[in-house]
Amino acid sequence: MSTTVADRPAALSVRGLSKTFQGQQALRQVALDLQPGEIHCLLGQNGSGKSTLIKILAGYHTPDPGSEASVFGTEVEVGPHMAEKSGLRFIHQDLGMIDSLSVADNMSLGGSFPGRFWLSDRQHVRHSQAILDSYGVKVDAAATIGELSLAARTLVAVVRALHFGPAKDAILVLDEPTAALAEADKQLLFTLLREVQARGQTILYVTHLLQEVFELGDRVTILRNGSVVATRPLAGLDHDSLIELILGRKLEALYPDHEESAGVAVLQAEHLAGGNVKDLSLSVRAGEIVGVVGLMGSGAEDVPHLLFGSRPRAAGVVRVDGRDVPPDAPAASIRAGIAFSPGERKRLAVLGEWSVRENITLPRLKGLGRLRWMSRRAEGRDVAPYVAKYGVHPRDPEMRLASLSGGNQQKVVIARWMRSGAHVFLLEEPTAGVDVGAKRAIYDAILQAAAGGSAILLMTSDFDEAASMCDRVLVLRDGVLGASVPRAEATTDRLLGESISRSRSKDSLHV
Ligand SMILES: Nc1ncnc2c1ncn2[C@@H]1O[C@H](COP(=O)(O)OP(=O)(O)OP(=O)(O)O)[C@@H](O)[C@H]1O
Repeated sequence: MSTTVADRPAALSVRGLSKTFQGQQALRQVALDLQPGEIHCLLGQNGSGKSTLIKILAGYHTPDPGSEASVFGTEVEVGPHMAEKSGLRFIHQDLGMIDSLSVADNMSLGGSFPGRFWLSDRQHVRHSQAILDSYGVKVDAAATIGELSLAARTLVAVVRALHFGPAKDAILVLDEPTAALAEADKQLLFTLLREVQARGQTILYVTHLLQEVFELGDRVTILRNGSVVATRPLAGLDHDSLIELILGRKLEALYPDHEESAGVAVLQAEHLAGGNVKDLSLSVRAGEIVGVVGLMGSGAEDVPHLLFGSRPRAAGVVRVDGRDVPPDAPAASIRAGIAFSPGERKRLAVLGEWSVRENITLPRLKGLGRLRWMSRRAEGRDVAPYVAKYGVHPRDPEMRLASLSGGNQQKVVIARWMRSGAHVFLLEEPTAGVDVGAKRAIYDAILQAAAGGSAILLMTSDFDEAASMCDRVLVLRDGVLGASVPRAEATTDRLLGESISRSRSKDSLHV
């Protein structure tokens, strides 16, 4: 453990924090202490209240009356101005950057550098560059944000957050910052966060990824159903005890055992090109789970979209059951039996204003109820087992989807496609933002679909997931197939090694 200073008052201390949404209690009497200079991880199942807590700290939600807070021993009011007064800085998942502006301009967006009232463009770039350099971030301050890799943008966002405003005792709050980062890029962020910590600043880090918690964290606070169940140093915890604290029960194994039982080729692609993919041929057999991994920019992220038709196909043929699937036509892909669960849940996968029930029944509307007329009751009956199986919380299928936590929305998307009757599944980051308990339910569902003869393509940036779940993992490098790693040889290290061997993508070299 690094710089935790026990005799200083907490950098931030909140007590008695509760929040009720329309009669539903999201937080109950929560207490959180952040010691100066520590990396404090906030963990909990989907819907346990992490985002609600962060949003209260940010002043976005008003808590129920009765809460108290202090910053380095001085009382502050929990409310819209608390973040500003306590030096809290937030890195949200969308990073809040403007793509068309330069790094330097983005760094000064929304505020000026402390002590600098006016700078010429050149000085401004030079000054921003000096700040980035001082953190060891090798990004060109004159470059346009849109040209940078996501990893580089994340690093800029961190440095920017710390350089806003005067507070020298800043507290950085990161909400699942690695959700869309490739494995190797995560290490760049961790190096920066350790640098931030070495400067004595405090970090609150929200994640579902336990490896990250052990790699980075000093202490952890765990929420369950809106209450704090433990705040502990990580030094005294192991993986299993942490899972038990999160779930309130033991989890036998995260990844289920499975036998390989692949049949005939169901999904085939030949000389596929589009996005970052230059030339890729692949085949997924009935009952097979094929992984697709690669660094950002390798093309891995384009594969499910090209197969489904949600990104333009520049060349190549896609076949399902031997029949051609036309390019750029998602509706035709669905008719051919393909289900696609995209990673960009908010933008592509969910209808926030619709109910859970409507979101699940969306792709298979016909044939429910007599005369193909859908009664709401019949639909509700049909959906209930899916809500239960994937542990969607709250259980009420009539809830508006947008009011569910992020991970619970993801469970709804998976439930939708598992129910849809498709026999080819393209799953992009299916467990991103999903807690350990629900992950296992999703893995079980994937195996069940495979055992039922479906062909499954699993694109993931979680190499451990790829190594544990797939019969074969395709590693993309620079738009082509770099390696095809059979299950028996697939380990996280091997997949990472294959991803970065020979060439790293130009973009990632930026940092
Ligand atoms: N605006 C809202 N209206 C109604 N209920 C809400 C709202 N925001 C959150 N909730 C409810 O509060 C509870 C806590 O949700 P929250 O988003 O804080 O969970 P979380 O721990 O961040 O989950 P995840 O890991 O899935 O992001 C959930 O039951 C959720 O449905």
